[in-house]
Amino acid sequence: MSVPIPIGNLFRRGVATAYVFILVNLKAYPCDPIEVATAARDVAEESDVRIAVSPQAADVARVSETGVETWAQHVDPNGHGSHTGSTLAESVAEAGADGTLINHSEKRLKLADIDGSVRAAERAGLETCVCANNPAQIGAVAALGPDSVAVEPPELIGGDVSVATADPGIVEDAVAAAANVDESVDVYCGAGISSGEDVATAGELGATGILLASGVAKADDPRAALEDLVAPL
Ligand SMILES: O=C(CO)COP(=O)(O)O
Repeated sequence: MSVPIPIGNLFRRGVATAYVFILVNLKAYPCDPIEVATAARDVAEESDVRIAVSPQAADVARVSETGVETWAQHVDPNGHGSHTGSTLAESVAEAGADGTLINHSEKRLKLADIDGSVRAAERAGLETCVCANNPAQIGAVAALGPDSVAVEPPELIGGDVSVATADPGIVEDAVAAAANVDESVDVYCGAGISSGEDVATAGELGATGILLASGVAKADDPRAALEDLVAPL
């Protein structure tokens, strides 16, 4: 887990940007996961910004083979056993995943299942990021001890306006809510983020990472979109 230093402070200090994390969620969009993965790998190397790609579970292995940091979009709470149709944390880890989202707004879980999925991911050696709609939920899921949490207001997901611009208070309140429970939990934000300016604004509000999807997965040129995201860092 990284020490949360706002991106604005990093600008002022002129230090490396290794604390910033950009996680590109491909959802079930009809993009080429390998094109996005190779672009993300290259832009991460060139910029020294941590960038990961979260493809469909069936694409984890081939995305991981590109060398990009790879995250699953979800894992179920169960371990090995009679659980037909489940996404087993051990299997996505074996396929090459480094981490997993849990409780994305489009894959909501009950609190007990979020807890179970975090434990399953930990057993499999996966880094965890638990998503939540608002600061109150951020506090609740931070108490489950994930590596990170991400606040994503559902009404802004897939839109043109960044959460950091449309609702800066929700990011600041999420950072405070998580710190109130466990200061070691990183806080990311997402929804409507598509530019480097959006990333920098989110950092100034205290987020140490960004979740985004359509800004890259739906872009005509995913590499150019990623280069724009890291430009101010
Ligand atoms: O849900 C998101 C990332 O997990 C955000 O999606 P958009 O970047 O398309 O708003």
